[in-house]
Amino acid sequence: MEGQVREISLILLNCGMGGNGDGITNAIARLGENMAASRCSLLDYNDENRGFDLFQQWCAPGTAPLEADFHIPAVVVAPYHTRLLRGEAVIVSRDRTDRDNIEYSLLEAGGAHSVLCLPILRDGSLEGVLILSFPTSQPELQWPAEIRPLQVTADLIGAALARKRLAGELEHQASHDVLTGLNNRRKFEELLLQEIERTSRYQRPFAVIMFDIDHFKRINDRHGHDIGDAVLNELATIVGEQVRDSDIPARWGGEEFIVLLPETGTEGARQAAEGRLRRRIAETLFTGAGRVTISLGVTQYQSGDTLDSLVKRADEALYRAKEEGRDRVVVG
Ligand SMILES: Nc1nc2c(ncn2[C@@H]2O[C@H](COP(=O)(O)OP(=O)(O)OP(=O)(O)O)[C@@H](O)[C@H]2O)c(=O)[nH]1
Repeated sequence: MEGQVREISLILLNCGMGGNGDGITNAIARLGENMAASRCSLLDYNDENRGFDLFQQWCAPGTAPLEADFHIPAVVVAPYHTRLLRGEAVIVSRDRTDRDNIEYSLLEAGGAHSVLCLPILRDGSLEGVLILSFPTSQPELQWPAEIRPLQVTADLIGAALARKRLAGELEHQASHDVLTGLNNRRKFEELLLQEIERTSRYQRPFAVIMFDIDHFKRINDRHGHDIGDAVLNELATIVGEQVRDSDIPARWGGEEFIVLLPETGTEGARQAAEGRLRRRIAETLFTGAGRVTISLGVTQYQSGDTLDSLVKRADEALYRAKEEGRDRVVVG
């Protein structure tokens, strides 16, 4: 058991400060194998749906994995909540748990005969549970000789999970615009470069739409900066809803936005710009600002384009849309 703690510590330390998913997956696998479990699953508390969502799992050969959206409502764990909060491990077994008991679903969901639940605590609250499932009745583990190292292992996995979550939040902050939640320019450029590389290799078309709110300065001047911000935010939401899941919208800067449309040629992009963006925005009554229009420049990737040449062509088309009277789409 002591050896197991050392081994899993090393796996998690070697996976770096980001606590990447592979380190956690390996640690869970090793724990499951060492304990001769059929499954070892790590569940993460989700405040929004008041329960624990599956984060990672390891299954022994022949054991079917849990569905990716596997979820345990908090109420199922409620009978053990106090004990788990004290840092105690809990065993639920078919031998001792009545079908009427709510926690029986813990066994049913995992198709297990018994499960050992280890709490993952952070700042005094239950952040997650590590569940080892066994196909047979499990002899009582000896406290503290056997449970204690298991709990240390769960703590180590919990710390890696917290690091991973923090790294994810930092990555999100670095790549998204705070006001609109869209990709920021830095992230968009990274994705655009990837798309250029993919297109050069596979000769697949893609297009970009660059657009800008018309007379946005007037909106700020008339209604104030807060309403200006609200317009940007509402517009970003519409854009996010209107484009395809595979399209990538971003805030290019100020009141300028850009959308990357993979697998789309000029005509498809022009139609999307006209129907999904220009017309849809023109029909919207924005809170506090009323009607708002946008001007759009559309262009398709051409062989030999660089990021700069492509964006420049979209920007020039947008400029022409402004010159020609705004509230329109121009193809460049
Ligand atoms: N509220 C708000 N305003 C912003 C933000 N970023 C840029 N702006 C404003 O957007 C305005 C852009 O003005 P201009 O570049 O003159 O363009 P415009 O008024 O939209 O005119 P046209 O583009 O020619 O139709 C400026 O007043 C900026 O201060 C932001 O994050 N929030």
